[in-house]
Amino acid sequence: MKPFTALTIAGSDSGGGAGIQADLKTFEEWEVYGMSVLTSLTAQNTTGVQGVHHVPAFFIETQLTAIEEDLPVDVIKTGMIATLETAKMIGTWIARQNIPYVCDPVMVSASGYPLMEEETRAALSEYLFPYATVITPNIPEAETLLEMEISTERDMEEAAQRLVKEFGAGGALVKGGHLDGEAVDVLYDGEEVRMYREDKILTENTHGTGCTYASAIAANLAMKRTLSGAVEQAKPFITEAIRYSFDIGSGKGPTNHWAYRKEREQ
Ligand SMILES: Nc1ncnc2c1ncn2[C@@H]1O[C@H](COP(=O)(O)OP(=O)(O)O)[C@@H](O)[C@H]1O
Ligand SMILES: Cc1ncc(COP(=O)(O)O)c(N)n1
Repeated sequence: MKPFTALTIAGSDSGGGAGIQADLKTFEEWEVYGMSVLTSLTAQNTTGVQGVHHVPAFFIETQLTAIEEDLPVDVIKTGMIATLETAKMIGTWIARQNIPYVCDPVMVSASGYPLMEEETRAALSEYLFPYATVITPNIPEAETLLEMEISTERDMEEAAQRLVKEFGAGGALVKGGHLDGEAVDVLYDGEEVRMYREDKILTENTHGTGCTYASAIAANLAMKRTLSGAVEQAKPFITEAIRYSFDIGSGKGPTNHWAYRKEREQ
């Protein structure tokens, strides 16, 4: 049997809620075979990030080559990419692959710790976005990328369109978890604007939501769904993962990757 496969290129979260750990757990839930290339190690738990150790660019490349020489990859997802050198090298590698690519432009952890160097932010549009099927910024990330304020759904719509038109990404999904009211995300796929709307769940346990959501979209692209079809599948997945999130640790607890499957099995 040959499974669908997904490769995440991201940082490790020792606490298991975000980063590579969230990505692999999510791929598993969608029955997509997961592979991982580590960009940085973080010493992290639900209260915050205690330290970061970057993997040297040459060794990230060694990991990518190991995969490229042996294993089939149906989709790529990137998360934490801290340094300019790494962003450039990864972008060059992704450009050669010619497969669907989900770029989550992780800048700052939910606890406020910077996960990307300042100079890397400005380079994302040059080195990574042009190869992305979709980029998935949250509101503060979209505001930084576009230097605009986003406070309404209309602003999100404008931001999604600008991200595609100005940065050359195939699509942009602006995530509205940071706005008051419902949990609304806006997708522009280069042709149409679509809204994905769910109730906002009252919880502090949202550690790793962005990583989990982007990985669920990637898994569905691996299964050959369209971009809008993939987001349609991933949105209820992330909502249930937040609804049944784990109340562990004394900070922001992690999302529950198996909640959506359990719900469907009933
Ligand atoms: N409390 C919540 N209840 C329901 N959905 C949420 C909640 N917080 C975030 N989401 C959803 O989770 C996903 C991740 O969103 P967001 O929090 O904006 O990104 P990030 O985790 O990257 O900061 C989006 O689909 C968003 O709408
Ligand atoms: C290694 C790593 N990658 C990504 C995130 C972002 O996740 P969150 O926004 O939930 O803090 C994180 N905290 N750590």
